[in-house]
Amino acid sequence: MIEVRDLHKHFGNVKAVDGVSFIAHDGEITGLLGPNGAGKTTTLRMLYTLMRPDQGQVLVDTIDVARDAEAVRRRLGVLPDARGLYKRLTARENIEYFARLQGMDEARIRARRDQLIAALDMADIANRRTEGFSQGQRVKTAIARALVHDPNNVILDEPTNGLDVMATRSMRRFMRQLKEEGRCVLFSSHIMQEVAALCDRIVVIAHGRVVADESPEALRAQTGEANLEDAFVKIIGSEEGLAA
Ligand SMILES: Nc1ncnc2c1ncn2[C@@H]1O[C@H](COP(=O)(O)OP(=O)(O)OP(=O)(O)O)[C@@H](O)[C@H]1O
Repeated sequence: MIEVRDLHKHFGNVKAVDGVSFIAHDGEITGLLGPNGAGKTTTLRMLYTLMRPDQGQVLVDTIDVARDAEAVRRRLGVLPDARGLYKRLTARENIEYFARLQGMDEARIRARRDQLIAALDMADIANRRTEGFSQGQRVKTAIARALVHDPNNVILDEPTNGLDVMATRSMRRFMRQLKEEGRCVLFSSHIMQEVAALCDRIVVIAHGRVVADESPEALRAQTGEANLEDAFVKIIGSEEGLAA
């Protein structure tokens, strides 16, 4: 479970995150939806300990990030916005390297690596150097690497960005599988169809603030709009920066 309480972060005069609070539960997919520049990536960076908030608290499985960032990192699998693979290493080696950094023993590394390569359908690319990988191949490798230590909480920054229709569908299937396994799945998107298709809970962010935090059904009911897309536009107050 990931709990965010009154997070703030500014860059100069820009209030990127301006009092964000929400809870992402285990066994659910929570979507952070907002237009470009809304503060999604900045929020996620503070959650996965890359950036320190100006104010506010983040708890992962009730552990305070400010108190024990190491323990939090062990419980998190992160697909960052910059996928950052080692291009001289093969996909398999990228996964193994991260597993070793997590302190896993060799038998467990092998088992988990093979499990993820199968689950993400990446047997055909596993032994290729990641240099020259397509967008989809890079995302798969980065996700396998992020999940190698079997974390309870999974944070994905725009996981389907740049993926084609087939790769997007397989990513959604994989995210549902993570949910079925009881994990807490939190992802960001500016694509309404994506959150509508996947989420148990939608946290809508605009101008660094949470403007709605509901199930897709409640969001429709609250805005009186049968169509989720119309509901989003109504909540955000403009269509700017949102993709259908
Ligand atoms: N390192 C930084 N330095 C200066 N400004 C920043 C920095 N990071 C983010 N910002 C600003 O903070 C605001 C929120 O940015 P953020 O990347 O969190 O938005 P986002 O919701 O993830 O947008 P997108 O959908 O375009 O990725 C923007 O105005 C952005 O320009």
